[in-house]
Amino acid sequence: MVSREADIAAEQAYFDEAAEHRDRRRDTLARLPSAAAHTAAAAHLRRYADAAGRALGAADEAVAFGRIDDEAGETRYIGRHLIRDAGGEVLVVNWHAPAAAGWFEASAENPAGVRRKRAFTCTGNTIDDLTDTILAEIAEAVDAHLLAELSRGRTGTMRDIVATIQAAQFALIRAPRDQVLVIEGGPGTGKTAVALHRVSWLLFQHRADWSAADVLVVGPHPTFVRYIGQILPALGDDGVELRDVDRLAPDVPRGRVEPDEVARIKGEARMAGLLARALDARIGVPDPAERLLVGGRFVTLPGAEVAEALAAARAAALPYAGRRRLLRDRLAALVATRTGTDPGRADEVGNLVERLWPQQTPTGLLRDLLGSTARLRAAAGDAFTPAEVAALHRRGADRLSRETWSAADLPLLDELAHLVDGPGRQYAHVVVDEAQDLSPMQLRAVARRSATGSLTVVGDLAQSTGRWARDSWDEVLTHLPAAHPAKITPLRYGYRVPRQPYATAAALLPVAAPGVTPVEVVRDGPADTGVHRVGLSELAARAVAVAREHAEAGRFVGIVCPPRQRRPVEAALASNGIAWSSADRGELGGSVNLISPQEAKGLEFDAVVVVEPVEIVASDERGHRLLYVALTRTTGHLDIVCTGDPVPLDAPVLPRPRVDGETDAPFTRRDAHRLAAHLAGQLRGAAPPASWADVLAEVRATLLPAGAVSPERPADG
Ligand SMILES: Nc1ncnc2c1ncn2[C@@H]1O[C@H](COP(=O)(O)OP(=O)(O)OP(=O)(O)O)[C@@H](O)[C@H]1O
Repeated sequence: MVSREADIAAEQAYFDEAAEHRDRRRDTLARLPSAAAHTAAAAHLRRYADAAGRALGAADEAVAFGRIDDEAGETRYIGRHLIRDAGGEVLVVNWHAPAAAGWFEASAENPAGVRRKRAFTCTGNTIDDLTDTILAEIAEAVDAHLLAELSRGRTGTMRDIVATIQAAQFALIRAPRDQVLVIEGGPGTGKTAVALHRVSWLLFQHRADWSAADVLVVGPHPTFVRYIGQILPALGDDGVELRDVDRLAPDVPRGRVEPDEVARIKGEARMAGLLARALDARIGVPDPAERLLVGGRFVTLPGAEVAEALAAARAAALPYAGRRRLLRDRLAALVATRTGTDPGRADEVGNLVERLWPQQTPTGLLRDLLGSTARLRAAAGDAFTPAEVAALHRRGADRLSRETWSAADLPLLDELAHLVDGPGRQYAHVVVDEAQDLSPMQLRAVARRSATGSLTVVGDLAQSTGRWARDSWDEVLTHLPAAHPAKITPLRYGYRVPRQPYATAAALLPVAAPGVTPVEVVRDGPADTGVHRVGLSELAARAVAVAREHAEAGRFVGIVCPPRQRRPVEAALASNGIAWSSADRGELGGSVNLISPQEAKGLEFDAVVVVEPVEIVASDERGHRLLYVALTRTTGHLDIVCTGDPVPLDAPVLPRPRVDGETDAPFTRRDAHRLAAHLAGQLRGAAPPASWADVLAEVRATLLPAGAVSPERPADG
């Protein structure tokens, strides 16, 4: 029997030989440009050599991650990149090639002709270890190599999963391009990883007609985009455009804060109609006769003829700016028939065009619209109530250059840019991650960037929170292109979160997302969920102490903190001299990271400390889902630091949304009961029982100063 050492030595010899051929190829490519006959050819060759060099992968990368031996005795090495010897013989098959499919597809139930899978663990191109899986002998779907990979420590950037892609994931990666593929699944099922590997796969399969620049990946926020940014370059696919959803909009000053109910209205699809009508309303009406001074002569254009030119421009299937050019051409032609010469760029024709069809910019138009109740009312038509129109109205800055824009304004500006100038940059394939949270107007912004309707949509309804929290994919798909059929495909196995923390999180599912099936966890974690109940005054200090312990053990730590606890936690970090990275500054990667529950979406850490779950639940209309997100960010340890319930299942107490002008919804006895339970929980956590009577007396005195009339009792309900 061959010893393990001998096996490794034999494989290492193969790895060394393949690496030599790779180096030789790299040298040849580096010399290529100098062989060119002239500068243009040299530039062309340099571009070719660069691209071919990238396709070889990094110089110190292992040549292969696996090997398959089939039933017929044939052996194939699988790597990230193709390697040939000097005679053109393939030494390592790249993972996208059909010859590599067996590596991903073979399973105990369906060996697909594969007898043995051999996985290599390497440092650079040196083999540290190998694991053999004889397909006929394994009973488990999860192999040892995958488990080893899952328990590796995390950093601030996501890693590729090429070597351990699972069969169900592979099926989605290689699914045909001409569809809207919805990849859904619980936290940590690999949705994001699969979507990104799918991009690499599609780029390889369609390399004849697609390049990396033909693909756009849209993520929820800048930290997430940075987090996933290394995967495609590591797979050899440089140049894919990655953007957070807000960066789809024109580059304008941001940061305006506005009431939630206003943002909600602005996100709705009916805003598209309002904007189109507002733009249309800028088109003027001609006078009965238009008298122009052209080339020193007065020319009179009958109003009817001008109106006809205007109607033709209106009817053209062009964006606003294109139709404006059409109107100008038509009016110039009318002048020419009277003067016998083309008026060229005559000012007076230009002035008439400007009066009838004024030039527009998205920012100028939106500022004028939101700043005028009359314009809003006219554009709103029957689609908005007077209260909604009033909510949309705002005073603009005194100058357009001083205007700042809210997050909900951004898709409106994008929509207007599209209406005025037509489709901007479009892509052959668009991936949109965390799609379950996007507003209809944001989804329209994504949709218009797809040239053909080929999309990969990634998300999880159980993690759908915020203003647009959804319970069905139809609510998302209705705003996306319908040129191709949509297919919703689930991923079942949870690779990130181990058994113990997932059990803690899954207790929320019946409340957070009834009907959603929990993921099937593939491994045990290193510890049970730690629950640390403390008084309010100790909350931040304890959270920081727990985080520090994990950091000292070499773990990459995330503290998920609701907004109200952020300042105390920052202060506690500072007073303990702990350096931390903050996701709200777009950073991630220190050993301790501070993030809000919303920013936590899509991210992961070796150890997660969740601060005050009750507040996380109370901070969102779907607060239980937000807490579910927070609790499922760990690949190992989970700690909850709280004053009350670590996993609150009660309905959250939320401020009720109200649009200006609308009367308050009745505050029922049940509302009173919920609020009282919430306040009692806070009090219990914050103060010793002996002081409760004093605190309550003070609350009463604050709310009902001496002489004030006691408010009415709550209505029954
Ligand atoms: N086949 C695999 N091999 C190795 N690691 C994997 C595999 N599939 C998923 N993972 C790992 O599991 C973790 C979760 O993956 P990913 O972030 O893609 O999940 P997700 O479904 O998008 O999660 P969320 O819904 O929380 O955003 C990552 O660390 C990823 O590398």
